[in-house]
Amino acid sequence: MKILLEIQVLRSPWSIQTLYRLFHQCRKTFAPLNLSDYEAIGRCEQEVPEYFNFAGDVLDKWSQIEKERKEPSNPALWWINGKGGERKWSFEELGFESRKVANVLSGPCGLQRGDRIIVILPRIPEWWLLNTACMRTGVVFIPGTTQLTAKDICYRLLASKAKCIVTIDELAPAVDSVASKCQFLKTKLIVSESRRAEWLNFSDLFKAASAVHNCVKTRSQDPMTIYFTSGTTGFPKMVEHSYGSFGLGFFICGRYWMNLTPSDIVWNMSDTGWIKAAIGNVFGPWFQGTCVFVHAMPQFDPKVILNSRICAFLSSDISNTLKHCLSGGEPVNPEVMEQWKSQTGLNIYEAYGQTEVGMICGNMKGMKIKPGSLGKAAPPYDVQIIDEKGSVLPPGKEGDIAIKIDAKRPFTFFTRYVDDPVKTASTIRGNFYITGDRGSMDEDGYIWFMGRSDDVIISSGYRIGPFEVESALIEHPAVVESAVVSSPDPIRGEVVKAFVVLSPSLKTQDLKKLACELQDHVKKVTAPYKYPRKIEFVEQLPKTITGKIRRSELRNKEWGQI
Ligand SMILES: Nc1ncnc2c1ncn2[C@@H]1O[C@H](COP(=O)(O)OP(=O)(O)OP(=O)(O)O)[C@@H](O)[C@H]1O
Repeated sequence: MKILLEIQVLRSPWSIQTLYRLFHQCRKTFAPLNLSDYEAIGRCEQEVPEYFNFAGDVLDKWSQIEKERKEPSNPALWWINGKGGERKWSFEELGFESRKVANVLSGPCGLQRGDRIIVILPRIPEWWLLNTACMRTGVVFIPGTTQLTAKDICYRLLASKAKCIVTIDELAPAVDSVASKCQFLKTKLIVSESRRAEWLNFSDLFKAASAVHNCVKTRSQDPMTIYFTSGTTGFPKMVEHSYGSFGLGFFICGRYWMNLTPSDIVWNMSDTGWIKAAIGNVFGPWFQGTCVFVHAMPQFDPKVILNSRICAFLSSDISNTLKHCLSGGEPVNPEVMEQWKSQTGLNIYEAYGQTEVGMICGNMKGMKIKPGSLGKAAPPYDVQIIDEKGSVLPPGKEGDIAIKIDAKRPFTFFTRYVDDPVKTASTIRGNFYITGDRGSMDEDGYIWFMGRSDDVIISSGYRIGPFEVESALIEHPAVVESAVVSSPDPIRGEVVKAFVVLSPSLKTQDLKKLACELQDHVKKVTAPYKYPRKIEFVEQLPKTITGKIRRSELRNKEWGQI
């Protein structure tokens, strides 16, 4: 079964008294940070400032607060490698080191404000230093996952016109194999103990660099970062975000969805290449002065997580350690939610969002959770369900999940799809931004996900969302996971087909009998017209490198469109 939990907030090891003292101290020290202003901006109740830079305006303020505090603070970054290696950075140390890296970028790497850099690094501290150094220099940060192949890297280098790439030993040969085709690439920087021909060495340059650097003054609309989407439905798109949309845009998320304070420790398990790393590893926690815990595990491994030093350090019992659990990016089936709750005693606070617009809706701390729903619209968004003409649909009606745009785009929106004005414009229908997902809203304002617009199945006139059928299937003990798509049918036009991964202990069963059993099971737990008329058992499902199921690939196969 796919583990959906991505971000956890862990209870601090400090005593209640210390937390209480810190809380009052922080209340006093919040003033210079203007947290209430940031909150008002985040809710679109106050104008976005003309100039904003997360490194200069937030990180450097926390560093100042740290200095003024008499008691030790939580570190800004706490990193372990799982092999006994451990390091902790205060906000001040982070500032010092990231200024050195800023000088590496603008010195030996020859990068100027507005230039683009691709950073393909695992969960190592250099990723955080480079991210911050880019803000300090105005260089546009483009992260990529270490699972990228030479072909993926080539696509990203060409599409982004990046002048510099940073990676590790394992990926350097892949970069070298495509570098000659990438005419914009000027500098290759390797994070490694050894030297490599034609590559600058990060540690050498870092040691030699000065720590004196003045953070550039950036306008809130200036481009700060480009994220490639997951590529679930086609080639990944280049989503450009600004200092305002990313830097300021995640305040509400960190405060109300992640429920963070300066005394918390957050552990975000998503890959450094995805927007969830920006939310959970940088902007969400650091806006609140929260410690980011990083375990450098190369791949998501639940056993490593449960045995991790942080769990052992804080408590031997995970259910006593965790305070708040979060998930986003893919739907959480009610069954998974129930199992998580029975093991940990905690709910999973799910959020729904996109690389383009960040968090669209979610379950904020304190809200009643309706398992299977995406929660309610997240400030500053007014989320509505609309029809094809752009009219708002009443509660319970299925339609397009959309965000209301009044006179101007919310500042939290992406600036554009780089080099694709047509695609950028295509996201707007009347007064709405179209997410490309289908769902409904109930009387209480909770939004229910049906599936991506392209994934909805229309069988004999019935509209069926894959999520509901998959949620029903996973309740059966034989099912580990499933993907539901449309399949051609001479009478009904299309029917529901489920690709099912079975639990290893049940693979030897009579599969025909099991298929009938699963069909009966779905008919019992959801409206019978949704049951999968076709079932195929498979060893695994096709997924993007973010772990999202590529239903489009299965659907195309069904319809002979490969
Ligand atoms: N909590 C959630 N429940 C269901 N689906 C979700 C949730 N969070 C995100 N998603 C899905 O992920 C999409 C956003 O993901 P992302 O920005 O990574 O790009 P992608 O749509 O997967 O990739 P591409 O646009 O390249 O096909 C949403 O539009 C939605 O379909």
